Amino acid sequence: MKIKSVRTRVFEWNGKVVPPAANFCTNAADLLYERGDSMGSFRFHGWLVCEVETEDGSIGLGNAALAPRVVKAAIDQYYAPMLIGEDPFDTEYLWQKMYRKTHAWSRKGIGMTAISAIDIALWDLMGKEVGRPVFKLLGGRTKDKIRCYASKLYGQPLDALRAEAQSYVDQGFDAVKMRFGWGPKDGPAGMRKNLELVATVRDVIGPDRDLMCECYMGWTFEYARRMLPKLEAYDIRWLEEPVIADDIEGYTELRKLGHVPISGGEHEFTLAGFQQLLDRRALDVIQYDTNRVGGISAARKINALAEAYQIPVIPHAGQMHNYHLTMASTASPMAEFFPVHEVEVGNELFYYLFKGEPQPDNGFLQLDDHKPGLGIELSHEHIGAFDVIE
Ligand SMILES: O=C(O)C(=O)C[C@@H](O)CO
Ligand SMILES: [Mg+2]
Repeated sequence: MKIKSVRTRVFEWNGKVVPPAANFCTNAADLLYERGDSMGSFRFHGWLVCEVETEDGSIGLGNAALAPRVVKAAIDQYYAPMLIGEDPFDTEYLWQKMYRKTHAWSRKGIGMTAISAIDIALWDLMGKEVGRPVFKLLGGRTKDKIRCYASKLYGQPLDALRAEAQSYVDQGFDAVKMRFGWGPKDGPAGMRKNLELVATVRDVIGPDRDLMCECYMGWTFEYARRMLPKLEAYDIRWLEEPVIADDIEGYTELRKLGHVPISGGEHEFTLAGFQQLLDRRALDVIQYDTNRVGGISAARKINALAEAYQIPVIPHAGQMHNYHLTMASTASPMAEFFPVHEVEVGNELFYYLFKGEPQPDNGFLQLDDHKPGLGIELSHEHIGAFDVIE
């Protein structure tokens, strides 16, 4: 069986968007002097879909959300020609071929995101060819069902935050993730407002549910060091990406302080990247995203490394490419879940674009033992709300 074609399309949302509230979520651009839209690098209103087709007409579906138009160009110009005529089951060879032939620019960022989308498509294709779900190709079921946490709770007026947190409790979630709204530029008053957000959510969910807090790289080392002791009282499961992804030493030092566990990795790439993070004892929780890190071929190696280091892997974002790895690894105790709602930052766009994603039941997700591949397909329900770039 040989690969006949690689098709890429970008689906850009042109439908209704809910504007984010003020102090919605800190992010890496907050430190800049310039005004303008500091949320610009934060939105995911476009998605890349990559379809790898074999001579027998089978199609594997991959996807990526980072810089989709640029990733599309990278696939079309560089990676697609490398795949034509190859056997899709040679995933390791093909991954290394894509990685090594573009090594000068593909180790991180755009290139690795493109490789990820293709690799996910290859695994979907393999599953479809043998009639088994991807998690069965990765070692099989390691849990009855996947515990998941509700991930939203962006900054907003406290009564609205309270109501949203309560809705997750009512739906049966026993873990939630919230976002901070203020950072270094906002001084002690901002610190107090951040703590009010945490206190509100903790008050609603009580002491027996996990609470995670997201900085999205919007803090500095110094700011995080001051915040950590103040957060200790709220028994936080982890503080996420307190500093930019390149500040590995910052992660290590914050972790050493021992106030609150530190998580990260959604902006890191490949096995080599995670080896550095783990060697430097930078993380308490690993959060790669399969559609950035190098696809399923890279993510499963990171799972093995994490197992050796005994560090849990709780991938960034829900979504099927991550769920299959979580199901197949004892290193993964839980998954993230983005509640479905109107399009806001775009985390929720996956649901508008694909169908087949499992919905949580009392805080748990289930994968079907009999659905081949990833178990998702393009949805036509909302297709009119997308501009499609071929
Ligand atoms: O869910 C996360 O971990 C993210 O980083 C999502 C992003 O939208 C920031 O909240
Ligand atoms: Mg995050």
